[in-house]
Amino acid sequence: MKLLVIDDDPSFNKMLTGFLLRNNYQVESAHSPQSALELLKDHVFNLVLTDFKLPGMDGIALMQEIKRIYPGTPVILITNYSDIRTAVNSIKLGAYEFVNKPVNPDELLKTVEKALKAERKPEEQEKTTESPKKTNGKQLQFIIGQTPQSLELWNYVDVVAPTKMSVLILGESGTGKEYVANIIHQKSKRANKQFVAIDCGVLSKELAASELFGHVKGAFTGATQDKKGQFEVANGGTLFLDEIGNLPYEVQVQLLRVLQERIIKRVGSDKEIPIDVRIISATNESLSQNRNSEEFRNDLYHRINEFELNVPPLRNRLADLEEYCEFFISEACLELNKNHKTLSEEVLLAFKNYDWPGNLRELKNLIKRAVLLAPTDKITMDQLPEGFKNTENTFVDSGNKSSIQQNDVTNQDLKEIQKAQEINTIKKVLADTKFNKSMAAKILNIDRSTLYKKIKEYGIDA
Ligand SMILES: Nc1ncnc2c1ncn2[C@@H]1O[C@H](COP(=O)(O)OP(=O)(O)OP(=O)(O)O)[C@@H](O)[C@H]1O
Repeated sequence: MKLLVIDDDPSFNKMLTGFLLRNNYQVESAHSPQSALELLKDHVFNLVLTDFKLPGMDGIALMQEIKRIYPGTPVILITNYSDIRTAVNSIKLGAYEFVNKPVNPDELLKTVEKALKAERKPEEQEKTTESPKKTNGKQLQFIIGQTPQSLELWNYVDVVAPTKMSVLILGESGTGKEYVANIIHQKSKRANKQFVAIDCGVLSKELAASELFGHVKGAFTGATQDKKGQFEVANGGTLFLDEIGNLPYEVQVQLLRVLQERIIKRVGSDKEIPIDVRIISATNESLSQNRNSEEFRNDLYHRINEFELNVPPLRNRLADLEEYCEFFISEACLELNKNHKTLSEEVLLAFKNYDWPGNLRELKNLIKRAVLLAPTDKITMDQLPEGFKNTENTFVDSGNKSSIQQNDVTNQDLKEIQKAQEINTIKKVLADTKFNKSMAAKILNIDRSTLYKKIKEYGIDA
């Protein structure tokens, strides 16, 4: 079996190559993407192991290039813990597996053996040299979906990704806004630089400047050493500002200045540091409503919103539901080391009749729990939380639903129906949990403060 190891760190490369040689594999090594691609021109490998951070081209781009030439050759990515998000996405983009540095030799060996079993034999492989196929077909279908809303979204992502434009992503909680931001980064020319995500909701006005722009030793009590801010960490790459609507007003002013001048100064320092960062922001509330008020600055709104993307809620793209289920089941089975499972008809129906206030995150969590609990390869109603079991009270039944669709109700009507469902669900779960709010919040997959807010808003007797 012939393996290719790609890593620009000479000592790690030597160590890994030596280890695999000692385990009776034939191994070639390359220290850059270019030398790897040269080797791949003349040799067929059964497996490629590549570092994620390489000079000139990142491991994912290299993997995609290898997959283009040898679609059947498994590629294992070797990553640092800090790249874990990207690594998880690499699986979605075609990597066989990723392993973290420091590498555990036993685990690595097992992964190599498994990957080699999964490999299509080199003689069965056709070396393809034509340009890469568009990925709007099967390969990425699990993350793209097929409803017009989803197709439009990913089409816009493709269009805006290679530009420098700042993007504002709108969508309910859990719809996949961060995921979209990450893909925009991956599809941009900045892909080999950092993607840094910041939750603006947790930035206090006291600490925000230091978190974003860094500080120097002694700048304030507790600043015991120099610290880089997230703008510097993301320099050359992408900064994702999640929940931007929660950014304190004072910080909005500072952010605007940085975006205009493209220069930062660490807190306590006068040194100007030039910055080239692409900003992607997200919010689950309408910023434009507040644009003329004190809450969100109009000028900042225009800076961060050169291109607006709307991620639709799951309930508005139910035709994508099965695809997401499949994907989340595979992900959970892999993570929990379980055999592949399928959903029973009844579960699928209950899913289709639910309105998913927590969107993809709620679906993903629910599926992971069900995969963990399922004693067989079929996920049944028994593995769903209590709130799902009484479909009569909680969800629109399917007969009802189709008549609703036939009558072509207005958005307003749908909103009323959704609200009524939500009230019913909350009441039912509260009753089932004997009004234990923590447990009810857990079952509903929302946090306690959201549950209290909803109880108050809907005047539920609790
Ligand atoms: N297109 C997709 N394909 C597969 N999984 C996805 C997709 N979009 C989102 N997910 C998964 O759904 C979950 C929620 O996504 P994400 O965190 O991006 O949502 P969000 O809108 O940013 O949430 P919040 O508003 O709470 O910040 C994540 O676990 C993510 O991996």
